[in-house]
Parts: sequence; structure tokens; C-alpha cells
Amino acid sequence: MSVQPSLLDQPAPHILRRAFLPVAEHRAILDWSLAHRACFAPSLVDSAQLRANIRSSLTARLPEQAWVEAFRRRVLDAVPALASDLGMAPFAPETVQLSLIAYNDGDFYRPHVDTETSPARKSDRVLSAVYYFHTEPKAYSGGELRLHAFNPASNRSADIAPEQNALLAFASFARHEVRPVACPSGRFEDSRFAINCWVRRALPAQ
Ligand SMILES: O=C(O)CCC(=O)C(=O)O
Ligand SMILES: [Fe+2]
Repeated sequence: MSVQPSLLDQPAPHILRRAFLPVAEHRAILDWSLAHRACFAPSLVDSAQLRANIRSSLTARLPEQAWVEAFRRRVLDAVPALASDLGMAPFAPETVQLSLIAYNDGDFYRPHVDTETSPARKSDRVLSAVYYFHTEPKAYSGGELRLHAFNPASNRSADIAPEQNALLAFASFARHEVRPVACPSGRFEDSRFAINCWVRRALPAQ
């Protein structure tokens, strides 16, 4: 008798939305990023610590500008269908937390989950989405998002290549990592750019 592999042993489900933004909105995000190198600083882990062995990339502080709010709205509008396609129970998003990251030569992010567990938190990250963009022609390779299985004993995983103007969504509690990026020129403009979107749900009242 063969044993059916459990869904938990498979790489966590994910959804890729290609051509996520209209061309002009994609362009505006790329243009802003290229023009604001000074807004990027080494990425932190758990929003406080700098731990180079876990994560290597640059994170930008996002401005309070119309394009950021428009992007947040695009993601929020996509959430019901993404959640449904991922097999998640419907939920009312409280907010979408955004973070703009540039990965250059040798950068990576080791396996982690996006879920937060601090008792002080006011809401939970439930759905993670990553929006990818870069200059053309693409001048980096690698940087796949590797999604692991929910079952930690499983060694199955799926590598998803970052695609221009695509949004990749998965459950925030799915373990994932960013495979090392090769960007031979080392130029900031040639980076693997990504906007992390963490869709948060209010904690149930105690
Ligand atoms: O850039 C990616 O593909 C994912 C990044 C990530 O997992 C994170 O910043 O939490
Ligand atoms: Fe992550």
C-alpha cells in the first residue's frame, strides 16, 4: 500500500500574479528606487538587529508619497483573491506593511518565517507577498525565493524566480528564503529589487 504524501510535506502553496501593476505604476516604482539610493541602508532582522549571517541586503525607508499608498491599495485589493487561491480562510486585512529591499552581489536572506510572535504585537502577519522589479536588461541572476514545506521534517522545496512586475504570495508562516544573488557589476541600479508586503490581521479580542 502506498502512503499518500501529505500536503504538509509539499512545498508551501504560492501564487504568482504576473503583470501585477500597470506599466506606468511599475515604472514609477523603479524610477523612485533608482533615484533614491541614499534612502537605502543595511537591512535589519526583527526590525532591530543587524545580523549579516542571516540577512544581507539594503532596505529603504518608504516615503509618504502617493505611489506608496496607491501600491498598498493595489495589494489590498488583491488580497481576497490571493487568500482564496492560497486556500486561506477569508479575513479582514487590518493593514499592509511595506518594505523596499535591494539585493546586490552575494546578498541573501536565510530561511525564516515572516510571522511575528512578540506578545506586544497588535496584529498578525498572515499573508506575505513580494513584488519584484529590476532594470532592463536584467543584470543579476539567482535570488530565487525558496519555499519550504510546512512540515519541517520534509526536505521538499520550490524555487520561484523573481519576475519583472510580478507579485508572489504565500502564507506568512511558510518557511522561505532568498537564494544568493549574483550581480557581477555590483551597481545599485542592477540590483534585485523587491517590495515586501505583509498583510496583517487584527488579533482577536481577548
Ligand atoms: O525578496 C523575497 O523574495 C522575499 C524576502 C523575504 O522573505 C523577507 O524580506 O521577509
Ligand atoms: Fe520573508
